[in-house]
Amino acid sequence: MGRLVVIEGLDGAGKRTLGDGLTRALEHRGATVTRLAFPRYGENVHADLVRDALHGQLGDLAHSVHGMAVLFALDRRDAAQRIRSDLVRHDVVLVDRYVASNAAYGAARLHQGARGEFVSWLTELEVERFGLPVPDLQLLLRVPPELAAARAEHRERTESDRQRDTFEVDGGLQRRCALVYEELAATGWLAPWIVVDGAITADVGALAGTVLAGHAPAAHE
Ligand SMILES: Nc1ncnc2c1ncn2[C@@H]1O[C@H](COP(=O)(O)OP(=O)(O)OP(=O)(O)O)[C@@H](O)[C@H]1O
Ligand SMILES: Cc1cn([C@H]2C[C@H](O)[C@@H](COP(=O)(O)O)O2)c(=O)[nH]c1=O
Repeated sequence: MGRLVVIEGLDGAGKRTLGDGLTRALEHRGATVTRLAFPRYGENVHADLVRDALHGQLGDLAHSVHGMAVLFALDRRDAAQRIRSDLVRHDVVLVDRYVASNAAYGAARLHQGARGEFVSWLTELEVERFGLPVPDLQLLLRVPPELAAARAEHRERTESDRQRDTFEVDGGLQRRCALVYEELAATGWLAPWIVVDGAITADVGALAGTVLAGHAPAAHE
């Protein structure tokens, strides 16, 4: 059975870039890796509704924290069976954003912490009600919000079709979200976490070793 490994962090933190490097390092060690990124824009109707809402095209829907969280969760629910099959066929299923993104952004939007009502509600929805596979490991790519924002702005300027959405341009939300992520990792919410310093180039070789070792690390390493 493969390992479900999740990369989490702020918008522009460098999750996709870390995912690319980690995939190469895992494959270099002989592991088979398959990747998935949420929301699955262009692949799932709920994800496409999320994109429309985040770009102001669905009226007041984006104002509803719980409504948005349900759309993100439904996209994942539709992918649950595929993830289970992928886990049978691959050593590592590497996912860019998963349930913790919903927890961190929703709680931050409501000015709550990781132990607040929203995170409990979300855990009940996605894990207990929707039965999503629980990750084996969650990697928090820690980047100061200002650096993540600068990277997201740079990407907006250099890549077409990468206009920042309403969450990405909200600096206060990103700062609160960074704090909730820290709490989720420190409390080992849902599964073990490793905090990766995203301000420097990550040692993906060492990280690949940890991912494949299969032991549950301490909440912070
Ligand atoms: N370690 C790094 N050092 C410098 N620049 C980086 C680093 N990692 C990523 N970047 C750059 O920052 C920008 C954002 O990176 P990336 O797309 O990987 O972030 P992301 O976390 O996946 O973003 P999002 O969640 O918004 O899709 C890109 O232009 C990328 O080249
Ligand atoms: C999967 C997921 C994402 N979010 C947030 C995080 C981002 O600000 C946006 C869109 O994601 P992208 O990586 O910029 O494409 O949505 C969330 O709140 N809940 C989720 O489950």
